[in-house]
Amino acid sequence: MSGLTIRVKRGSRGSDTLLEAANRILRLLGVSSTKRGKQPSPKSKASGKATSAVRAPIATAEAGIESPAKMQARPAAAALSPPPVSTTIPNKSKRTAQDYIFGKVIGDGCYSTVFLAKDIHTGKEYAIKVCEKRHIIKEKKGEYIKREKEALNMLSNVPKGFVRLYCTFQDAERLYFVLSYAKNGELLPYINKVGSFELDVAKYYAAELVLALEKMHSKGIIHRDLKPENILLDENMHLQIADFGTVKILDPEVIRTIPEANIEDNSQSTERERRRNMSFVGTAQYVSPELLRHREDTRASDLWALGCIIYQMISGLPPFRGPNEFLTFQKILKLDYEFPEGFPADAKDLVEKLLILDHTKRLGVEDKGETYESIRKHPFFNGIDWDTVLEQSPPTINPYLPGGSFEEEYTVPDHLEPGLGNNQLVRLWEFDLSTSKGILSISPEERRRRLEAQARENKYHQFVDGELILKQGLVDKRKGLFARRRMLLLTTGPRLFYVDPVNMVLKGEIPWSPELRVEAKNFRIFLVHTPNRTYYLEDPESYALEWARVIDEVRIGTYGQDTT
Ligand SMILES: Nc1ncnc2c1ncn2[C@@H]1O[C@H](COP(=O)(O)OP(=O)(O)OP(=O)(O)O)[C@@H](O)[C@H]1O
Repeated sequence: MSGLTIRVKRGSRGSDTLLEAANRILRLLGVSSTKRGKQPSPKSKASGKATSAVRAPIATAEAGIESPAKMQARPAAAALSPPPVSTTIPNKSKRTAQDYIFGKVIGDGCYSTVFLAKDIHTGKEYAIKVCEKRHIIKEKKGEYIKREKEALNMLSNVPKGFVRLYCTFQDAERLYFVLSYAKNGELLPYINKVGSFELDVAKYYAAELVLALEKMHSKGIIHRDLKPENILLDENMHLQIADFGTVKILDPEVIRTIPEANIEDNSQSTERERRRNMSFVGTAQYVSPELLRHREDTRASDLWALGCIIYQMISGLPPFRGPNEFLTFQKILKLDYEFPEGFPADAKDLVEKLLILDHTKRLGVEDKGETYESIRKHPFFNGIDWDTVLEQSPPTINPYLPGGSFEEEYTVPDHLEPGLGNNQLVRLWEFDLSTSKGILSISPEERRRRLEAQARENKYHQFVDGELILKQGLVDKRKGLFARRRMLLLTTGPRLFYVDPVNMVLKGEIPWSPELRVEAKNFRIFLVHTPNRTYYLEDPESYALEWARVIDEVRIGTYGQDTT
């Protein structure tokens, strides 16, 4: 049975509760029940049988539209075939799932699946967040959904900085949020891809984030779950904040004038509600100490998250990282974090002023107007024109390389002959790597002989799935500003393994594909570009050129000469 099917037992208490709760959600959302089409209500379908599966298809195949569940199983291209032409544009408030063609899944959350969808009347693309009512009821997330809708409505007239809610509707089983489609997805993969952002890039996105926070906070909205996964990028690479499921909405005056107070929501909450509100919100690595300690809702929690995100954009990793949530929380409460070498001074100063345990002392909290003047004026933002930043084209995302510009030229100094060195632990296993032919034309007997020798003599043989190692050497593998020493192993696969040489543990593999490219930046640094990530490697013995040459030869030997 599909996960999107509700089982309703006639006359059972459980089903009554389910239906009542579904109606509660309906009321919560303030969406009138649209009984368009032939969709049966759960009750009518359920009657007559002791147990019946009620399936409410959101649209019919005849109409050229399918349910999200079905579409999920199909390739996106097929799902997004040209929409049927319709001459009438229906009343926006009466929209149903049948007004959209559902395509690929573009995101998954705790209580929703987000689909790319096309409006069949206009051909415009949207992101439709689909929440299963049964799941929301079970997880008691009705209040979250209500607040998400409320916050998105409050922000719908803000032209930039947020995903925009166009409309909501529902059917028997699901709730639908029709949102603007942030074509370039989440910010996180961009940070992971390049390791860390060049300073101008980090500064630009931090400025866009500050502007968005100003808008949100001036309306009394505290996000409480800001993180690079909830910051999306539109088709022009401008930032859009998403996922308002954990927001707190307060009186805008209160939020501004008494930031240090333990602000209570002005709605009359019952004890049960209050206890439910006490449950942890947010994501471990970005949650503020006051939310952890006292569940205090202040805009300063979003400023704490801003500090964490700026730190992460520049260094590559969030400041508080533990092996589990509990230890991460401990680090947050003790303000236990440090800056890696190369973290620029102005950025460090700003992060230190945002990551302050006492939220009343955080930079920006004293600002009473609608703008965070003290943050805007911080030297980190020198050069940012706050009036035009949203109109500018965002800078291209390049990695931050401390101590040298990304475009730094390299030239071969006379005294340094790039090549092999014993002290670098480089061994080429007798291959002629001056031509790729040497690697590929090896006979089966020869391969066996060399593999046997490798198994006997090379302690890294255990990590390479029985493949022949072509080249190995110690490198510093960087993620942003954090470096770890690894033994890099290039095999005939071709594959690129990396091993922790101290604990002798295989740490991972750089995925090979025809798209893999290697680029030496200078004698020490070489980058391995893969579709999802650029691996930043530093050879302490300055044989980066050699690595680049060998990897490239293996690539050409395997996939052929680059014709692009
Ligand atoms: N408007 C949008 N455009 C593009 N992608 C989106 C959009 N909205 C959501 N997504 C994608 O779907 C994912 C899940 O969405 P969202 O965070 O709103 O769901 P959720 O159920 O509230 O998740 P969470 O578990 O974080 O609470 C996002 O992280 C993002 O990758």
